[in-house]
Amino acid sequence: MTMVLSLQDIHFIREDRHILSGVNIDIRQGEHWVVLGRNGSGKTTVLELMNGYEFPTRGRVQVLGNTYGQCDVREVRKQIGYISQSLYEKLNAGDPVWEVIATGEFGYLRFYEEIPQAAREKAIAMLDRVKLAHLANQPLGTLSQGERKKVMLARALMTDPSILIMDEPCSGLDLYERERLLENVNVLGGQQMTVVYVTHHIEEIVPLFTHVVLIEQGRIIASGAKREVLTEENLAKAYQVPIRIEWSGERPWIKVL
Ligand SMILES: Nc1ncnc2c1ncn2[C@@H]1O[C@H](COP(=O)(O)OP(=O)(O)OP(=O)(O)O)[C@@H](O)[C@H]1O
Repeated sequence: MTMVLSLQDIHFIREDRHILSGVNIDIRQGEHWVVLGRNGSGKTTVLELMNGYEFPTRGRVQVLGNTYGQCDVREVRKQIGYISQSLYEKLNAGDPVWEVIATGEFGYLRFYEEIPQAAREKAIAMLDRVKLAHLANQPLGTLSQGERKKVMLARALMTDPSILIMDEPCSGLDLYERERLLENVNVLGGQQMTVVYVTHHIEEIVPLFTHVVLIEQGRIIASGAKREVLTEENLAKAYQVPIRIEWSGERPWIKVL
């Protein structure tokens, strides 16, 4: 099977802190991965490395056959849709929503030149797809959490990416909006897009997901097929609380004992 994304023996050290140690993750075509772990375990750092916003102290990151450090990261990023608070914070809160979405087409964080008319029209069409056309001219920073999530999804889909990386996309969503977003993720993943998903909520691991990696203090403690990783033993170890899992179809539900 074709390799889509590969982190090889990654060490990430900042200010004398070993934030990731010896992390290996191989994601192949047809697989969809969830990254789990407690606050501060290193999940967002893993995603930032996948997007080339951070570079490892040691180790190698390969995305769609490109090795970071030996390729134009911005070109690779056009093939990755990224939804995260950390990316949101890199965007300009004062820019109108349509413009923020249009930047997704070019892998920019903001425009310093005139925006091509075609990109403008496409951005507005994407906004219409997530049913937020009425917000086109509103500044990004004024959106509600739910609107922000949908705008980030619209931005991520501008390039029709091969990979969709999502960092806690359901945080702040009500139950209805959460289930709708998860439905969208299920559909997008079914259409040849490889999904990588970070969450704190195990019930968000919808049937689409095939694999899970469990991180604790920057080290992988379990990785592989979903049912093999999501065991009561592994989760109790990662979260330090006794847990019962009940599977409903291919979706796990958690009870803390
Ligand atoms: N550039 C950096 N310099 C210093 N420390 C950093 C840097 N980037 C991340 N860290 C630290 O690394 C640790 C892991 O951060 P990360 O955001 O990856 O965790 P996380 O698992 O996503 O956490 P959460 O679930 O709370 O979002 C944190 O303690 C964070 O403070």
